[in-house]
Amino acid sequence: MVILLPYEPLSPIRWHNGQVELIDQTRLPGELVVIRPRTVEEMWDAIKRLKVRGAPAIGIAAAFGLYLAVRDSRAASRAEFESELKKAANYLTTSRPTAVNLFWALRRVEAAVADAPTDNVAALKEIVLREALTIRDEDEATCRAIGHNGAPLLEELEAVLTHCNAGTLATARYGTALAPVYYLASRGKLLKVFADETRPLLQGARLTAWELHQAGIPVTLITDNMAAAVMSKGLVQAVIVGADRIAANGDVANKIGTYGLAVLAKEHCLPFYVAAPASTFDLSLKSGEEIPIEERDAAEVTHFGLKPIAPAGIDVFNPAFDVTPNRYVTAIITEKGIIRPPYQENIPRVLQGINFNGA
Ligand SMILES: CSC[C@H]1O[C@H](OP(=O)(O)O)[C@H](O)[C@@H]1O
Repeated sequence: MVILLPYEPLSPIRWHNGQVELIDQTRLPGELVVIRPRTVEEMWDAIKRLKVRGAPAIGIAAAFGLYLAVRDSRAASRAEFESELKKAANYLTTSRPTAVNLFWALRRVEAAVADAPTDNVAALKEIVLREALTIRDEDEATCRAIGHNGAPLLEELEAVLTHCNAGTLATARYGTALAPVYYLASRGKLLKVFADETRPLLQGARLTAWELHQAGIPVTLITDNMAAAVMSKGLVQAVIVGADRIAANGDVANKIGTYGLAVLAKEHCLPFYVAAPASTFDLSLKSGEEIPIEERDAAEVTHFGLKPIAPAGIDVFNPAFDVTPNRYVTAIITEKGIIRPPYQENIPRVLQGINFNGA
């Protein structure tokens, strides 16, 4: 039975009975499987293989990964402990390069340890865990705020188009791009969502369609090449997506295919909204040209699971993200409010007081 809100969207990551629990998103939509990484290596693998995915969720997972790395540490001093922590952080940064939340979360945990008024290693271990839990809980509140702030932009609309999964599964809970959708639904306004399947890993088909259907929110699945037709037929009145890294000028890195959607939205005079927490902004980068774009295994493109859908040995280009220039972005919805152009000056104004360094 599909349950209408006030349905509490599920959380893909939690700390329970002394263990971190993840929904293994590679098993959805067919199976809801919970995994419990026990080592930093298992957490690295979970991030790399998108068992946990989505910029905020990746940051939260990395923070818990640091705790898994040091929980059994036998360090004899603060210096030795911090060295082990740094080694684990460096290792986790090699999992996926684009979502800046991962780097931000790691720096936050390291800073919490550096600022701790104790050299007791047992106490420092506890501080690592406490910071990971805080990062997770803060993200849930952040997503709620994004939902509240974004709702007025969508409440008069009938339907929106979204890409990939920037829903509850990509965060601690509620999502970013889908947070306003959940917010409106909990107040009786059921916005229709058209979800791009999002080749090659199908986060839209497997995850967005699944989580919205579970919540009783009307969702229509389309293939990526249907987006233009959906817009030209007036089936949607806006596009809303998440982000993995936003540069100081408002250029946005997000799942591959986002840039094309933004161009289509402009062509059809539709607003193109990006929803993201402050932890997704990287003001050290002047523009999106500097954002590292993850390239993934060719098999993700040439195969559906184990079934080949392309000739063996064919050349493949498989960037997991692209960059949407700021001129295509109507507004950026954050937990601190709506950011509109000119982004260079309005990002620091709206996000004033935020510590972007994670430290
Ligand atoms: C709320 S961030 C979601 C963001 O992350 C996704 O990428 P991936 O599934 O590879 O982790 C996609 O870019 C989403 O927009």
